Amino acid sequence: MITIPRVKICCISSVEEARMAVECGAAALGLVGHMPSGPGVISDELISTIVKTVPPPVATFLLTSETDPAAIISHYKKVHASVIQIVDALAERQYDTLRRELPAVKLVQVIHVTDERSVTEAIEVSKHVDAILLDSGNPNLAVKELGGTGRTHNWDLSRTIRESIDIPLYLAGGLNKENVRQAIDKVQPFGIDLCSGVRTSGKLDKEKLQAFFAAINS
Ligand SMILES: O=C(O)c1ccccc1N[C@@H]1O[C@H](COP(=O)(O)O)[C@@H](O)[C@H]1O
Repeated sequence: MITIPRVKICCISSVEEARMAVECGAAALGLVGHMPSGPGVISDELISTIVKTVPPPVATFLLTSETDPAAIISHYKKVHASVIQIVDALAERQYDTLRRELPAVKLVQVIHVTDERSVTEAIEVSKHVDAILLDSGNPNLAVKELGGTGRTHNWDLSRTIRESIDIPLYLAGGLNKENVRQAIDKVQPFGIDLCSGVRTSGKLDKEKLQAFFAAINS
């Protein structure tokens, strides 16, 4: 039997969007800090304001593009979300520093799934964090793509990663009401995460949100 995954709605850009996502069934909200590219970026001030309005037990994920532990800690201290989602590779895999300085904060590392090397990377990184999130960015571009691409990736590799690690796995990248059922059947993730698939002209769309939750629960 396949368990229905938790849903994280990302790119939340206002208190109203946060409320709408929670009312529709989101277990977690994504709040996108400064990024080199992507549609969901908001200010740290607004992230902090939104975080304060989110009721327990809904998780608030701060998406950070910082790669140095001190910069990640400094970013976190401006917003106090419940989870840090690191969307680029952490410098020298210094997770111990983050654990020591922020012992109560959960860490989620994004792996951008490109080829077999992503499997090796995910297995190694999974020893240090609380969850892995698979996305479809390209950190090797001159202007890095670190998420929010609206593209899917190779779900066979995602399935292999899910079977190879012992911690929860979130699947992201181009999910929408048309493909989410297939994605769940294929990867069987702990959680799913999306941004563009529930938006119209950049705004969270209640009808798309409801249709998305209906597709998951069908
Ligand atoms: O949305 C952004 O602006 C963004 C920028 C940089 C890193 C991550 C970003 N968003 C995350 O990307 C995934 C996938 O988005 P999509 O569903 O493919 O549009 C999304 O869940 C956010 O976590």
